Amino acid sequence: MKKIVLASGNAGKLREFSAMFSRHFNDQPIEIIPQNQLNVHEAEETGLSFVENAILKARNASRQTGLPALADDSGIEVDALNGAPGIYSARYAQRCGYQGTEQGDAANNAMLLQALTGIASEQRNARFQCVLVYLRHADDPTPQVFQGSWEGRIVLQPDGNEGFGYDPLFYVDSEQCTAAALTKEQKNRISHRGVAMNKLTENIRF
Ligand SMILES: O=P(O)(O)OP(=O)(O)OP(=O)(O)OC[C@H]1O[C@@H](n2cnc3c(O)ncnc32)[C@H](O)[C@@H]1O
Ligand SMILES: [Mg+2]
Repeated sequence: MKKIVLASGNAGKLREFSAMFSRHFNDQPIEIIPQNQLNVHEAEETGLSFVENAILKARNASRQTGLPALADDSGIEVDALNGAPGIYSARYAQRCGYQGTEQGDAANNAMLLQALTGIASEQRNARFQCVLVYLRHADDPTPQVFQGSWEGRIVLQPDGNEGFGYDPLFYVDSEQCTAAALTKEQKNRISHRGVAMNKLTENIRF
């Protein structure tokens, strides 16, 4: 059985990957192991782009485990905010000095709604970005990179209970609901991560 470390500590991403791997690779002898099960210390995300951060995360996990590694760096870009939160999506509220009592995803979502106060619906275009990086080993000089993006717009009020992160704020025109109102299967079929994962499955033989 080939083992691959999944270099993410985000429970929402891990749930989506678990469903996507069982759909795409159920006939292949591979085992995907989340990095926290292998006691990997998380990498510092010091890059200035999604791809740099994904490489840092994959290399860190591969170095500490001796296994091939897959990492996901992702985030949301809002046009009216010149692309913010972008690569800082996970740390948005903290970086903006958000004063509310919420924590984690809830604080980030509240901060984003606050930043967009007074901006009309048609000026709230946004997209999720996902970059996946696969490294065969920690010093792999040819990281394989797969990217996906997903267009939408930021709603005025959060809606939906599925998904994670910014999903309750991300309205998808084609589905006429937020990403948090989709099932995991529906989201994976069309999301930034689903698109990147489809490219990976077409190009990688583990
Ligand atoms: O780095 P890892 O350990 O993978 O976990 P993380 O949560 O820190 O992940 P990132 O650094 O890639 O930051 C991604 C941010 O973008 C958000 N995000 C990414 N994909 C998303 C999705 O499909 N739906 C909602 N929010 C998403 C997520 O909530 C984070 O705030
Ligand atoms: Mg992170």
